[in-house]
Amino acid sequence: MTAKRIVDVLVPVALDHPYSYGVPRGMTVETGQVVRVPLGPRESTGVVWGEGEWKPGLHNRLKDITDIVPVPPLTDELRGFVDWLSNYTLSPRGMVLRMALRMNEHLGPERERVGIRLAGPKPQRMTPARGRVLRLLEDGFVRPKGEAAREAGVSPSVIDGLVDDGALEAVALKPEPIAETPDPTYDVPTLTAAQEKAAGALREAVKAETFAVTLLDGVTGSGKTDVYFEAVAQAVRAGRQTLILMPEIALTNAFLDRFAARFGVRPAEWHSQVAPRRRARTWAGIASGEIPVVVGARSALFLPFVNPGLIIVDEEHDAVYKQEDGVHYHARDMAVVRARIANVPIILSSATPSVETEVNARKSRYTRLSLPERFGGQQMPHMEAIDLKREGPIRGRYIAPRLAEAVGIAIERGEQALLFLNRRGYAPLTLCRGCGHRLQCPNCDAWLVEHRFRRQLSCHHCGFTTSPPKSCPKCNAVDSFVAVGPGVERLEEEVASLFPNARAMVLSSDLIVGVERMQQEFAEIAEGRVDIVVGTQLVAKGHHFPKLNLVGVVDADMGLGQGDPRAAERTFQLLHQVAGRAGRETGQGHGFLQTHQPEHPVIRALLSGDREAFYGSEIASREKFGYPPFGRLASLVVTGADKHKTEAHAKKLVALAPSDPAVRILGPAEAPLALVRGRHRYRVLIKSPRAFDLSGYMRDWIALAPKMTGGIKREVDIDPQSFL
Ligand SMILES: Nc1ncnc2c1ncn2[C@@H]1O[C@H](COP(=O)(O)OP(=O)(O)OP(=O)(O)O)[C@@H](O)[C@H]1O
Ligand SMILES: [Zn+2]
Repeated sequence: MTAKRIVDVLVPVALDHPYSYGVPRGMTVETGQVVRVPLGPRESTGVVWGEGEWKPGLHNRLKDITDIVPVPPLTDELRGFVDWLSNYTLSPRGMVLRMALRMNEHLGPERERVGIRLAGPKPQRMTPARGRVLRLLEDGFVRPKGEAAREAGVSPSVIDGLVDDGALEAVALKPEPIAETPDPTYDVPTLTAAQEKAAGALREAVKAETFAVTLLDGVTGSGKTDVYFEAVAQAVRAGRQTLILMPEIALTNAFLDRFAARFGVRPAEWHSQVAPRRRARTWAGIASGEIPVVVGARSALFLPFVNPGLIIVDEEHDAVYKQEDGVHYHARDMAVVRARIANVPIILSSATPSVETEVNARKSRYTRLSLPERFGGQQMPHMEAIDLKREGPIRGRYIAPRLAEAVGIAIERGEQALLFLNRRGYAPLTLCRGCGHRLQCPNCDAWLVEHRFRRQLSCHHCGFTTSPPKSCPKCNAVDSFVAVGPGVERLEEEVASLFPNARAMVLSSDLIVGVERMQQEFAEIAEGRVDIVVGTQLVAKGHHFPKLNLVGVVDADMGLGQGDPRAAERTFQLLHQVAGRAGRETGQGHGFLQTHQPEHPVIRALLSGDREAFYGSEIASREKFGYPPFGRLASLVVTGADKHKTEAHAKKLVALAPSDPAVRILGPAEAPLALVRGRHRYRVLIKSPRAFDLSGYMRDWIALAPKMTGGIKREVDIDPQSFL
């Protein structure tokens, strides 16, 4: 009797190593096969990661694979990517695999859809509702039952009644396809000469079918999307799959429409808001190669493409691409890694590239394609500073007279204005007029933010909420609280008093229930049904609002100078993007920056539109201090409920660090956010030269680390983006 075949199966739990399982006789599995296996008391989905080895004693414990999940096996390329990412980020391999198996348990036969059509004679009993249904179906076409009910304005039971009476007949409908094949010739735009040049280079990159990174570097409103669509068209023609990563799912709806206008059909979507069953079908459709183009959030990076041909990262500089919990990874960087493993071209698109990408382009590691002008000859917005030290608003107000005047002129002309403030809620701080007591989160080192609209005070770090107290908990004074500083809700109040006749809309993620509502609000702005938009960064990115010509940044200093090595870059990118919403279609755009420090290099670069000045000085300072991309960074955060034990653990950890002259260890130090959700936080920052295996070093270190007792936790973050 031949020995039973043993395979290694990786399961999506916090483990690095696969488990051995037996293959029941008569079952054939290949590497990459998705299978069901017993795991402790449960059953789990897993993936065959390789051939297993028989070890003495194993057969006693060896369990068999229960079943094969009927989807195509994961390719070597995807498994290689999972291995690489786990190794680089020091995340358990099983947890990385979990991101590639996000179809979960929802694979299975399609739910049947019922269609109806006209069948027999009119029923004996007629009602107005029945009449509406029959008139709707007079054309003889089949319609999905739910849709017909909605269109006729009747309940589904009316339709059931008509089927029972023989006036209609029910037919089984095929499931709606997740995505049809885009037609590259559907509506080909006439590109400008500069656009055509860039598009041509991208087409060639796709035709070459090898790994290459291109930076599509175009000013806001230059038509980067139309240009990279030409690369998508080429991939579609070649029968290969395209992945488009976007930072914000709120943006995707407008994007999907735009895609449909170019290619005749919408692409598949992938993000957390897609319903489970649809996600499963999308996953399967990508694994089988039926789905040619998918647009998604960072999690789409782990989809099982069989025939990948192109990856695009839109707004590649966006900080949202960094995942900060669970597996810490940067989706843009990892997209480049996946493109390399898959040997396909990748396009990074931005008007304000990340410093890393900019350096790679300057060093010719990436090819740069420039679109220096806006489409349609539109000028870049004219930028002005409002020096809050000299011409600020009166106390308790936040819109300076000159900005208010500009807003007034804009709406008189029938144009729109956007007031940007990256702060949710009404006021960031509430204090007692009597004793100066500040309302603080009980779990975090943070003030409670007043949300007047919801009548709540809430903590933006842990989600703690409470209703506003009647009296001060410290001095018992009644009605003594004052709101300090502005949030978007307070700004809207000021807008309403300054412009009582204008139609204002405040857009902030916490005020919007659901993506659909948000998309509706964006559409209303685009259609010009709003005069003044007050918004957080939700409105800063990627939108095209034809009537918006004025952008006022209420607090341009907000992100600057908090000792965060990325503060300058982030502020530059965000404010440049916000200002880039102005003057995109007709007229001249204007941007106003309210600031206390008009001489700050970031503010100066924004005012003069001198991007090179910004990159020049930022790159020089990164080089000088050995910050990325000239050096590597990792961070270790130790958290625990007891402050002293947490600190002691962090100190012990640092004492155990392997000594290496290439590595500098800074800390432990109390984190800027010293307490979150009742846990004290200590930070260690690790710096190394660029040509150094910092992941390997961290792995060796962690192997020596003391046991985590007493609820202590530690997190390793390679290439950290946040230093709070
Ligand atoms: N060749 C073209 N023909 C017709 N319309 C175009 C063309 N190129 C760009 N446009 C239009 O110009 C507008 C701006 O283009 P797009 O949104 O792609 O700019 P962008 O470079 O992505 O800007 P941002 O970085 O600000 O998001 C869009 O409405 C787009 O449809
Ligand atoms: Zn809190």
